[in-house]
Amino acid sequence: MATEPLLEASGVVKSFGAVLALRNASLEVAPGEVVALMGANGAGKSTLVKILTGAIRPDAGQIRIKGRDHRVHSPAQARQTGLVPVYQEPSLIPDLDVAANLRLSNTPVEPFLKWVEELGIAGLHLDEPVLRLPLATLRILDLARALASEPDVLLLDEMTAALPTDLVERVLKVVRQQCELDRSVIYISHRFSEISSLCDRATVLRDGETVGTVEVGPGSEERIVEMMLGAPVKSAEEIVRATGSALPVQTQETPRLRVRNLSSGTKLSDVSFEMRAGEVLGVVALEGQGQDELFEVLAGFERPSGGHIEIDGRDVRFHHPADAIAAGHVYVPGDRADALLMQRSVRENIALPFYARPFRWGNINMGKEKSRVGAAIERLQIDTRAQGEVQRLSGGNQQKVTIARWIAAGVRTLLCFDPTRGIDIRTKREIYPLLRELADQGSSVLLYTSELEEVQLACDRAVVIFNGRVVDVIDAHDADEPTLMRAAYGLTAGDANAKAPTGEAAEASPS
Ligand SMILES: Nc1ncnc2c1ncn2[C@@H]1O[C@H](COP(=O)(O)OP(=O)(O)OP(=O)(O)O)[C@@H](O)[C@H]1O
Repeated sequence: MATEPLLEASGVVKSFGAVLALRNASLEVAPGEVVALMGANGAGKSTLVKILTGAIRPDAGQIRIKGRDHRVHSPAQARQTGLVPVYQEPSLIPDLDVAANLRLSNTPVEPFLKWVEELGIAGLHLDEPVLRLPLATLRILDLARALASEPDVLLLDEMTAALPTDLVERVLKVVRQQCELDRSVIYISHRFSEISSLCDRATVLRDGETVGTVEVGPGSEERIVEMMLGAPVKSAEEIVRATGSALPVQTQETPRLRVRNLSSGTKLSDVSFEMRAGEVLGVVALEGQGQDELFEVLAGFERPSGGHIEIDGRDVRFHHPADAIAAGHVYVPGDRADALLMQRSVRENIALPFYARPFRWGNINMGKEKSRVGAAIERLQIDTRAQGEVQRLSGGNQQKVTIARWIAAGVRTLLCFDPTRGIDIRTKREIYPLLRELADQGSSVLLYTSELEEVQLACDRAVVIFNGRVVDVIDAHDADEPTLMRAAYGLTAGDANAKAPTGEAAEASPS
């Protein structure tokens, strides 16, 4: 780093009771630089960001801003000194509308709206209650709010984890623009493609300690992973080999799930597809193409406005999520806050389905429950140091709990909405074979993923949705990222202009 750092942290220590979250963390960022902050789930990244932006106090350590020692007492004070975060979880108050949230945080409305538009969200109404907005929109609003205050150092904690590809591109563009203005960005993500396209350097935390900083460039990914984990992870090729390719098509077999002409409001029209027992079926879509509505209908949260759902050849109607669960459909929602009992322990959260089904299972077999829960914790390498309350776990570890629950309980049909959000590379590469294993044992898995590479790593086929309709069904071995992207924009090979995209996707569509 040639120029003087804009922000420097060194020797930062933080404990939460018995948990030593940071033992010796350091970080530097210069003007105009994007520095990645990397580390496995629970390494201490969010804790460091919260300390730098005054949300929590460190036990020890120095913070220097523009060469001068600083004690950051509060988020308001951090903001005044130009340090503005977007935390890992949405921070707007759900019970208020957007306008009230802006007033509360003294955010200027005009610049906020300009950023919202620039970041690809069209038609936002300021009187919209926040709790009605999808997770991806909430993340964009958090970023727009941060940008409206023109920060010197923007700290983005897993900003893109809930975003589909088109919105990620918008975020990356805006981050690059910040750097052109000589502002700095600290960028946390588990997506290496973003790190290599955006970041100048990567500082790596391991078990609460900064173990080094790497110039980002060809070959740096392996170095970063080794520094993060102390060992290499399975390569994508190994995963594809282990998970195998598409299942043979067995047309006589009654599908586990058949969706016929399903519609929901204006967002989902006439969607039809089939999923067999033993299949992992991907769902690919850009932001707002109807994928949220599809999962809500299949999980019993919304009633469809038209069409049919068949399970094992029988028409079903869900009036309530409990009906879907009774029919064997379990849901891992995109927003983990919707799935977890935040004040209960890791074990209680994972064991939940055992208690929900006692009438079917007779007395709860405590021994069996304990050993299944233990095996799921082990399998997903859940950090249990703060296991007494799930809210004290790191974001990635919370996400693992939402999956572990169904690994422990067993499922017939698993509806997963972006289940690897915020999960580190090692565990992600454990989760793909695990989904395959569930399928091999006879379950079906419907997997919406915002990370297109996951289709080839985890799925047999992928259904592509555009403008609320299924526009393609692609076998996994043909589903490379360019093919999926074209289909997701409503284009088919050799047909670049045939289907004119409309709405938000049209704005984001490549020319
Ligand atoms: N309020 C808290 N009480 C107890 N432990 C906590 C609290 N906040 C964080 N921790 C613990 O501190 C450690 C570091 O957590 P942190 O959220 O900083 O990790 P992270 O690197 O951001 O992980 P991820 O990639 O999963 O988001 C974890 O073991 C976590 O359980």
